[in-house]
Amino acid sequence: MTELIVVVGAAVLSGGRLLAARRSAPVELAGRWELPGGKVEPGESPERALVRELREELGVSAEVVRRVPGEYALRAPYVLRVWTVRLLAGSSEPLALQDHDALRWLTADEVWDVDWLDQDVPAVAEVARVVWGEFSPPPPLPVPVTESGAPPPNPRSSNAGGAIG
Ligand SMILES: Nc1nc2c([nH]c(=O)n2[C@H]2C[C@H](O)[C@@H](COP(=O)(O)OP(=O)(O)OP(=O)(O)O)O2)c(=O)[nH]1
Repeated sequence: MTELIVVVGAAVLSGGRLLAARRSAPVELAGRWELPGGKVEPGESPERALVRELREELGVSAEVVRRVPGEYALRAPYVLRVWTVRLLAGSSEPLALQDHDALRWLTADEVWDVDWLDQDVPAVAEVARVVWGEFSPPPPLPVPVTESGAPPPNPRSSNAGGAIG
């Protein structure tokens, strides 16, 4: 049996808003939004991995607050575990330095305005529940159009405007 590899995801919170990051690579993930983070290295704790990844990817100094319940299956052998995180006093503002080409701070009302990676949707729903104290399900996916064969527009694709980095 293959060992699971933990990918740590950060629900970075500031002023009641959640930071979303748009991936720039690899090509199959580029343009979709995720929680910043990455793979835990051998011998590293998940919390240290989170702080390291946030420094590398966003240039921020951060501290882990608490684990968000759940473990979310990614492409095998990876699983995503999520923690809430806050920026330390004196930290730089996040910048899309590595792996991302845009960042957005999302309010509770805006959380489904970005096109999250499919596998992140349940994790983000849990973050929304934990952070904003409400169940905030994503909008339903459209029924596929069969007549013309044209793919329907994705209601979660609304990346225009408000992006930083
Ligand atoms: N960081 C992060 N990765 C995610 C999320 N959802 C998701 O499917 N992934 C995938 C993308 C990648 O295949 C894998 C994490 O890889 P990564 O490229 O972010 O990790 P890393 O920074 O350690 O990268 P590397 O050293 O292997 O280049 O998990 C998410 O919300 N955050």
